[in-house]
Amino acid sequence: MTAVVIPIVALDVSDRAGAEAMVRRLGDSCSFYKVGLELFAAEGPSVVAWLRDQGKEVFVDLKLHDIPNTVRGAARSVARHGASLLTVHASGGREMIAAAVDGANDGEPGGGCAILGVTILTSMDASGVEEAWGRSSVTVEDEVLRLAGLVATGGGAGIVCSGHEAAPVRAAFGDRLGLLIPGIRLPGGAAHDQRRVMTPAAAAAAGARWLILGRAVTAADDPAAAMAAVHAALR
Ligand SMILES: O=C(O)c1cc(=O)[nH]c(=O)n1[C@@H]1O[C@H](COP(=O)(O)O)[C@@H](O)[C@H]1O
Repeated sequence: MTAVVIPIVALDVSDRAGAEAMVRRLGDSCSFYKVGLELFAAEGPSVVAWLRDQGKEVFVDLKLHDIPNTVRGAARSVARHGASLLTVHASGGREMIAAAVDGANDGEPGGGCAILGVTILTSMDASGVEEAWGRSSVTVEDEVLRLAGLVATGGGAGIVCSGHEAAPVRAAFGDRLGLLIPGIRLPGGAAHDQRRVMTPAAAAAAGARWLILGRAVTAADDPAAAMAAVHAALR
């Protein structure tokens, strides 16, 4: 039997009205939402407060990457807004990850904001990694494992990676790192701009703790029905 996997719907919309409409459509079928760069840049922390008022958990996906002092302060601020999860780029380094963890623990309420390190974006394949990072001699899996090691030693709670790297990361790190898997598609769904995609059931079997549901749910004709299909696949 697979462990409990938590689906998180990405509110990749341009304003609060769009976010509220999606939350209303999904009702009780979703209790955890992601506020990413687009919505946070448009509405700021008020949208996080609104989601908390609706009784929802919130993942603030800002993918921070700056000097440790700046990231510490940003993580502290995000934690104070009541986020449960926050991302930083693992490539910012161990010291930066540790600063994010430190800042998130200073926050109120509860200090309950976990730091996740983004490894290799699911929109990249091996040739994209080679072009951007200049590392032709390693595989995506090797890079993900190396960056996961930085997150673990920096005290992060988990990593973001594609479902394709989930099993090797689980084998190397066990329960030490929780795995958040984006690039999720229902069987037969369009990949869009993603390169490394997986179905909910396969990602769960590979060891995911959280799944990010973006367009597979939010762009569906019936988002609630798509969400029901996700829940069915995870049962
Ligand atoms: O950190 C993320 O959430 C993330 C990391 C990653 O490597 N790839 C990735 O797609 N995401 C996010 O996951 C969501 C994917 O959206 P869809 O492609 O519509 O499922 C977006 O909100 C992305 O920002």
